[in-house]
Amino acid sequence: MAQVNLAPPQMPEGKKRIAVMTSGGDAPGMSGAVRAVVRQTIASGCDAFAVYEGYEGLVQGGDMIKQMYWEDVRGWLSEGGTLIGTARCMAFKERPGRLQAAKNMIAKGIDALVICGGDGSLTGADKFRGEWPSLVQELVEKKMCTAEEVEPFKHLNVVGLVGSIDNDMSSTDATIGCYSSLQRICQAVDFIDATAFSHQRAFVIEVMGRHCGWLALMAGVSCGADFVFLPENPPSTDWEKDMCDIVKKHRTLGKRKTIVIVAEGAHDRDLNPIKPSKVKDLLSNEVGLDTRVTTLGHVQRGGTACAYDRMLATLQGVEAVKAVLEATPETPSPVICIVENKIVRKSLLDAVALTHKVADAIESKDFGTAMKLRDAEFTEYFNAYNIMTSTEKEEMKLPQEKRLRVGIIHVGAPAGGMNAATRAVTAYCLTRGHTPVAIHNGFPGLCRHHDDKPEGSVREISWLDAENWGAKGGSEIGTNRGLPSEDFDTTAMCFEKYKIDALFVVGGFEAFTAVSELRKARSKYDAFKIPMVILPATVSNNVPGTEYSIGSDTCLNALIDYCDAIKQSAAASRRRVFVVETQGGASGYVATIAGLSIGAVAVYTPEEGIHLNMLASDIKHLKEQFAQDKGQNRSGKIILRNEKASKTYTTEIVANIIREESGGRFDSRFAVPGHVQQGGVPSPMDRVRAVRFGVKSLQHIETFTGKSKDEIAADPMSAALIGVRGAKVGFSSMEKVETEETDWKDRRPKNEFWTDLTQIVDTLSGRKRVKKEEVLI
Ligand SMILES: Nc1ncnc2c1ncn2[C@@H]1O[C@H](COP(=O)(O)OP(=O)(O)OP(=O)(O)O)[C@@H](O)[C@H]1O
Ligand SMILES: O=P(O)(O)OC[C@H]1O[C@](O)(CO)[C@@H](O)[C@@H]1O
Ligand SMILES: [Mg+2]
Repeated sequence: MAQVNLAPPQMPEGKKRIAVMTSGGDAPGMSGAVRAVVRQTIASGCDAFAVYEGYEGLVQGGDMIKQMYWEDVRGWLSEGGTLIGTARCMAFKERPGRLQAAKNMIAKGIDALVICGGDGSLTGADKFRGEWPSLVQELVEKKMCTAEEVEPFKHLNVVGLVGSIDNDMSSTDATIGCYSSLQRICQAVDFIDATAFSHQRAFVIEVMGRHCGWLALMAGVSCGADFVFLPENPPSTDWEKDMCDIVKKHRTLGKRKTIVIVAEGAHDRDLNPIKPSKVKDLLSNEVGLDTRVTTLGHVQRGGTACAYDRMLATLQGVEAVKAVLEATPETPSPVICIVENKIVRKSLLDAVALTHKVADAIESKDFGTAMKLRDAEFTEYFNAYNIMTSTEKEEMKLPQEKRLRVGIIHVGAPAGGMNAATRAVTAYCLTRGHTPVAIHNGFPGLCRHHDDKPEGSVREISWLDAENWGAKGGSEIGTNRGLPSEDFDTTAMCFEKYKIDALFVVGGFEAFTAVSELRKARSKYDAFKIPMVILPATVSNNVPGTEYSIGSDTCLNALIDYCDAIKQSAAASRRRVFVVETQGGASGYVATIAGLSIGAVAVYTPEEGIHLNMLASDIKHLKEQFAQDKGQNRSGKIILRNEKASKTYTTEIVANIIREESGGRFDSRFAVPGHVQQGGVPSPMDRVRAVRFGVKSLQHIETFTGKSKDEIAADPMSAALIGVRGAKVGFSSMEKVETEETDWKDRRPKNEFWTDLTQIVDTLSGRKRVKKEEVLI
């Protein structure tokens, strides 16, 4: 998903010896990061090492620092926790421990260290780096090393990878592991939801995160919690009454269950801890609810990494090695971050300092600063969450003349997060005094069934209708691929008849086409001179103007679960290759990112196509790999083939060719997950982004209130698309995207941001890419 700098690694001088370690609480994705660092290091011609058991291993040295080979990390992407171990090491916090660590590193000839850990680990790394020259000097002074021995190690090359479930490091939007943990939490809360609903109970759920409220807030947003307690922004001084009022209001609106999420580090504005037991007592005694407390605990750290964490770990691991190879003695130590969709290097020193400032701000009760110092995304989510739980607060409503009837329509195939977006927009509309109007079953539903009795396809949505849609897959209001051009006249008539003042469209390439058609038809139909926003939602992630469509993350998760199961089968059968067919239309995005996330041998995309030389080369590569591991290796092999990668070389044919050409040395099967890729329950990432983008879309629509139809039509931003581009989330004018950025024939963006990532899949699987012209057979 993310962009990464792909310049080939430079080997400045000699062969580097790069060590990787994991530290602090384990986090899903850490093993994937180790795999990426080890393989990228070896692929760059350097030696890779792993430091076992975090800083403990560095302090103890000896066998705790081991050289790693290509095969050692096979299959690690699909493993939870960290396979090289982690620890919280007291000795490293003291200078003598760090001195010993420096000696051990020098003894092993390690000249660069990649540390994957949380704020504590990276604080330690930063301290170690800062002290390095004096540590080296002390080693010589104390005769622990000779001057000659330390000579090549004058500069310590440290790179940080942020791995922690807490997402508590400033400068990066996401830490490796936080979305997996969020997935565990949301799954648990969804389960609790069912029992809470059944008994009409309240549940107080405590989630991890130490002094950071990211997990609590995101769980609140994606699970539609009634109240959340965060350390960065404690509730008002009168929070007991506020919380009870909100819960009562939601009950009055008809809600049968109550979910309150408490971050483990939550406190009030005087820093007195807010404990779940206290919240429970309030809900029981003041609101009269049958209330239970659930502390999720370490289950939040368990399990395999979600797709996003695998991708993040892989891309960041690769980038870390590049940073090592490009570093000069003057280069400040970097930490590898992600900002929206872009992998970036930032200063480790600054990131650590900024992170400590958050803690300081909280400690000095300067909560405004604490919120500001978390990334921009955090505040946006917090605001979106607040708006959605403020229904019926008079002060939040717009004046009568600014209130709109907002049509909400789903177009195209279902995608995870469509319902979450609709729920968010409904709640937003109701808070602001707008009327959310669902247009059921897309444009054909509108034209054919608007007048049905007793209920037509145009229906106002109540808060309660949408309240539990957040966690639902598919499309509650129904989606359809039909376009407005099938019946412009009736579409325009309906917009007028049902007084649609603005349109919020959720869907993929068809939705994009639909908005394009409506925009172009404005010259003929006044009814279409209304603000329209499309929120891209498709498993294929092929909508121009954005690098991310909601639903694509759900799809990737469904696909990696499927591939993990297939891989297990392939591994158990030994010597077997599976060719798995992915969806994605004419875009190879899904295949490529899934390939990165499962460690595919190869990925076949429509952008590149399939040719005989490619197959021959890949079969040769497979033969070599199987010959090397002599059938001992338990990791299965997968090739991902996008459904439109080639008309001739179908998935089954590719599998058959591999089997035929293997000379009996290995076997091959094919598998087609098909619509399983639309996923069941939407992923938390799709859910939270649906909320954030949905709320932003409505705020964009509101900027047009008071404008005449012609003024609206004349403004290119009145038909807009919300999307992610590199490090930014924002709106693009449809006109511009349609005309400049769209490959209409292949229904994808002209420039796809991810195409270079196929190189990383190849590098990490050891595959050689051959050109069509390169004749092998
Ligand atoms: N100020 C420091 N100086 C030196 N080393 C430190 C410092 N802070 C932490 N460390 C080292 O990093 C280790 C891990 O730190 P910590 O327990 O805070 O976890 P973390 O990296 O923040 O991860 P998480 O919070 O996700 O568990 C510590 O046990 C210690 O060895
Ligand atoms: O696993 P331990 O050492 O009990 O630590 C628990 C802490 O670690 C984390 O899971 C990760 O930092 C925190 O959310 C939690 O406070
Ligand atoms: Mg920490």
